Amino acid sequence: MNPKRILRVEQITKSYGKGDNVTEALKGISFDVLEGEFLGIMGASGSGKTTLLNCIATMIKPTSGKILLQSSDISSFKGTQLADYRGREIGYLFQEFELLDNLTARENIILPLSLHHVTGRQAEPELQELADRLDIKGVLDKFPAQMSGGQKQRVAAARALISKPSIVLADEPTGALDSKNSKILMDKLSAINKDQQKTILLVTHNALAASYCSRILFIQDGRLFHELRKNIETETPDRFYGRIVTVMAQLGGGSANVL
Ligand SMILES: Nc1ncnc2c1ncn2[C@@H]1O[C@H](COP(=O)(O)OP(=O)(O)OP(=O)(O)O)[C@@H](O)[C@H]1O
Repeated sequence: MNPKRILRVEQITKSYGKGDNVTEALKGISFDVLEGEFLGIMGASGSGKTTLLNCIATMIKPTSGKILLQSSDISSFKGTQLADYRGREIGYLFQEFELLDNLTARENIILPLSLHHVTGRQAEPELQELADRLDIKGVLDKFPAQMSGGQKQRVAAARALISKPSIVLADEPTGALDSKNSKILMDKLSAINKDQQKTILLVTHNALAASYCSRILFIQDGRLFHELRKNIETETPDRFYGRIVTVMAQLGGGSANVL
């Protein structure tokens, strides 16, 4: 059976500014996100990756085009429908963790649920399972200042996953981590993608992080430039990594971080 389509991005454009100061960040991008996919978005600095992710997250509105969840255009969502989309359909993982300093890891993780009137007690089984999977059981009662960067990002991952979103949007989640912690995070996200068929959309500069994806879209100057698909059955991670680095070299931009 063919996987279900979760999201359709249709001819999205986004311009910032006015008059002589217009920047066309996205110039007409279309693609589908399928259920269970680990989809990477790569491109040089300034190519439009974060703009694209933020349009999908409804943090900004596209100038034209549509983003369809099933058959509904998300830019038409208002009130409860918008809150439900943000709170239940998507989970967001940021580069800089964005944990609240005066809350413990446990409180940070369940914060999105409290906005939907789910109590800590109701969330406990899911919290324990995520803490186990992400290896953060030992830090649940610690504050962010008492945790390592790797632990903070895994707590942030638990927060993105606790509401069982249909799709996790991750914007450079390894950007503030060293290579050891990047690998730990990617191993765990990859296991969650495989075991739970969790759909993940990952924006990254990092070829090693991208090599965990099943498919990668490369963006250049606001347009789709290339697509790579991992051959899940026959391709070793090293070979996929090699193909990613080759496309990145063609993309240029000078900011490629291949570790
Ligand atoms: N709020 C804004 N106002 C004006 N221009 C913006 C704004 N946000 C982004 N841009 C511009 O839009 C373009 C795309 O930016 P975007 O942040 O989406 O790129 P990116 O690929 O995510 O870059 P990076 O990898 O450096 O994070 C860039 O030219 C950027 O300067």
